Amino acid sequence: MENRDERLIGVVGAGAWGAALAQCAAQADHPVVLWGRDPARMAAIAESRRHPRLEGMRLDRRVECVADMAALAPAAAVVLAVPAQTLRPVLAALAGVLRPDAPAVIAAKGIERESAMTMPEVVSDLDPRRPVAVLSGPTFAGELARGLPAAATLACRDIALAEELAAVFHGVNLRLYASDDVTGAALGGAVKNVLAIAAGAVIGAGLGSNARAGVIARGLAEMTRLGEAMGARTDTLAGLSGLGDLVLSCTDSQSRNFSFGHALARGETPDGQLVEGALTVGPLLARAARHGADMPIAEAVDAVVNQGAPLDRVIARLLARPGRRESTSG
Ligand SMILES: NC(=O)c1ccc[n+]([C@@H]2O[C@H](COP(=O)([O-])OP(=O)(O)OC[C@H]3O[C@@H](n4cnc5c(N)ncnc54)[C@H](O)[C@@H]3O)[C@@H](O)[C@H]2O)c1
Ligand SMILES: O=P(O)(O)OC[C@H](O)CO
Repeated sequence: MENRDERLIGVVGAGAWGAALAQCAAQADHPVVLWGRDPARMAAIAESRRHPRLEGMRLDRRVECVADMAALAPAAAVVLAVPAQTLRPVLAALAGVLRPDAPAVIAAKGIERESAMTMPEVVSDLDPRRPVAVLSGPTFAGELARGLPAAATLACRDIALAEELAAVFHGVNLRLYASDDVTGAALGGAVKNVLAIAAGAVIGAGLGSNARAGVIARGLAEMTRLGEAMGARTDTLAGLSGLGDLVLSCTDSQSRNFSFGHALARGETPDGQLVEGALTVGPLLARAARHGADMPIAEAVDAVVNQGAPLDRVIARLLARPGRRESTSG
């Protein structure tokens, strides 16, 4: 961060995404403190310079692995890369530790279960004066960690700060686009996870590529309808953090949300990995109801995931919806 005294970046959450982003910042020549809650695991990563979920990545020597939150105190900016439902308690535990002026760069994708808040709303609810940014886009951590190219959005209401933060992670294989649409960037990542479950279910049930393309296009209409009601911009939702991530997650079995939907449709037991869409679909629908936004595909996901409705009946109900003109508003 060129305009600040220090270049130290804190990363909270040492899962696949936290470690991959720590690596990006280090490769852009920033010293990084990577915090994880498990001391033995952090010691093992520090010693081996390997991350169990990022095959082929040798962790940059500029990344310091810690299990003590106090090490995050001097960081000029802090990335929040824990699962969405744990963001509030983790940030609460950091109260009094972080510099008050250190921007929170949210890398988690979801809507909070209890409050139906987006991730930036959760941060502002807890810590109203902290600058908030969102880093989101079509980025599988494993690909990024292997040095493959990717592009994503870095959104902050203060566009100059968005540009400054984008430069922290911008490197040889990650290209970040600055935006001032925090709501749009946060919402796209949360909604795409729900829609990826639907796409996985469609493919798992053998319904074909036409049906999946329908889910992607009408899913984007749902995302846009809610986004507009919440003040997001349509160009954000049609960009990297919206459509870009939606396409990625609906078309590739590297997506845990897609794989979860696929397994459900085939009657298989999901593999137990983090599935943000399954946790977000309930609060997403609560939020949509508050804004008067119709989200039939998200409702179908909720019916299957949370209410045990049979997939074939849910799909039949979706297809039987009355005909309408093609637009995002209906
Ligand atoms: N993996 C990706 O490709 C990717 C890409 C973009 C965004 N994301 C988002 O990043 C977030 C994290 O995903 P991930 O892939 O790193 O998951 P992960 O399962 O690899 O890691 C999650 C980490 O969070 C830690 N954690 C869980 N609960 C915690 C708590 N209460 N306190 C502290 N730490 C806790 C776990 O120990 C684990 O290390 C998710 O919201 C996900 O949607 C992931
Ligand atoms: O594995 P998923 O479905 O959580 O997706 C990971 C990232 O969000 C893709 O951009």
